[in-house]
Amino acid sequence: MTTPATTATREADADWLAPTATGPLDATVEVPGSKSLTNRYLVLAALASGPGRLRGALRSRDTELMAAALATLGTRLTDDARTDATAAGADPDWLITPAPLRGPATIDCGLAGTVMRFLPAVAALADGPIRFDGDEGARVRPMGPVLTALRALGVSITESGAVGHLPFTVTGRGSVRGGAVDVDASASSQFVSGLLLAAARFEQGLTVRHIGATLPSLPHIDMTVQLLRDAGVTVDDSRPAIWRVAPGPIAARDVRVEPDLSNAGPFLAAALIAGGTVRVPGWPATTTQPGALLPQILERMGATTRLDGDVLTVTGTGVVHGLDLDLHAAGELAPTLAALAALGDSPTRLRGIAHLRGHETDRLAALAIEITRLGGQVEQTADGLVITPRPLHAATMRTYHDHRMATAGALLGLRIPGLLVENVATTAKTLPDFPGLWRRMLAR
Ligand SMILES: O=C(O)C1=C[C@@H](OP(=O)(O)O)[C@@H](O)[C@H](O)C1
Ligand SMILES: C=C(OP(=O)(O)O)C(=O)O
Repeated sequence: MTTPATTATREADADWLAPTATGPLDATVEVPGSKSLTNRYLVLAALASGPGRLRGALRSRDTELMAAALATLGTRLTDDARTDATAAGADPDWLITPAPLRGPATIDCGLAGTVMRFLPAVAALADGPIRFDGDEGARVRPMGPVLTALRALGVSITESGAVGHLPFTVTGRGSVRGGAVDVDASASSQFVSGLLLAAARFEQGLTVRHIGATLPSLPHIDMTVQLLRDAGVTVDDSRPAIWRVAPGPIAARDVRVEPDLSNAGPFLAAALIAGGTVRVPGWPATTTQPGALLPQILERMGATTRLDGDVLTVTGTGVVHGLDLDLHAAGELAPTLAALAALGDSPTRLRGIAHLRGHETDRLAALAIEITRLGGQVEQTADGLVITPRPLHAATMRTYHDHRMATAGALLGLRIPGLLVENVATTAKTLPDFPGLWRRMLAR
């Protein structure tokens, strides 16, 4: 029998033995706050006209890196230890007090797309040089369109590594004139979001026009627009692929962060593989999170779903159906759905996700290589994957520092006894204590 102590050692130091499902699930999983919402709220709070409060924020590597970066630039961030949430065992509220942004400073982006793509425009508003760097894997994630757009707006940027990548230094002069700029966001919607988030603080505001062939993750751009409007900023998005942010103050706010619906994905998907029911409370009635697509996708894959008040219930039978799915709006769901598809009763085609080659790792290659190593059949296409279910066997699932590769491994392990997940701790990028949440979901 495994003691808690040996389990903890395994998670920290060695490959993690993914638990198999021994029967149908019956679990309620409290999913922590959304990474995308938390990091946008943090940026907007730092640029706001007064102190703000963030309730239910995600505390994970990506959001702690964002908070540390804003603190380095002069923003004051503290925990309110007196909140009711703390008394109930949840994280304390984050209190954010804006202050003039200043360098010199160094920002560690880790592997967080939101930090590396959202903060250069904020740094342009600061006074002094701000150096950006991150993990080795971050140095290959595309940054060029952000740097080109800021240079076109008159911001000084020095690159010290490969062109269009970390590391680089933004030297702000305390203000940005703004105006209009073209950006090719076909590799990441975050290029647009990063410009829009700071744009209200530019003297003339900003019009951003996307000029690439495809635009991934539009819900994440809608999320940026929605949060700006919620903070009193005027945004015109009435023309396709053009966003106009009017100059003006960003209101200080007291906000609650929705649960991370994409991170709910692996837990909900587990019900399809193991059979039984998984419930996620706090499911928003309306949201810009792309994870909102999960109920309809999981239904196509064989689940029944129900929303009672704010509790989403997903029930599966253990049989997973393949499907043909364009995921360009919700690419971050792809690793979860690919794991499900590998256990399906028919082939699956995922389309519209070429940009996943620039995520935490080249996710199309990583999924194809790792599922193939478990005995599956996966072909990469120009813009996605074709997954043909085959009998799978145990092996070590390599995760390439990608949190969603690790959670995909956990899903496959529900059916494959002996499957090991390399570096499960990488899930801390967006999900603190994923192994604990997973074990509790399986405990009957
Ligand atoms: O703006 C955001 O919070 C995000 C946008 C998306 O990025 P891409 O457009 O690069 O896929 C998404 O995949 C990422 O997880 C979070
Ligand atoms: C692509 C992702 O992250 P990032 O915000 O680092 O781009 C993700 O979480 O799936």
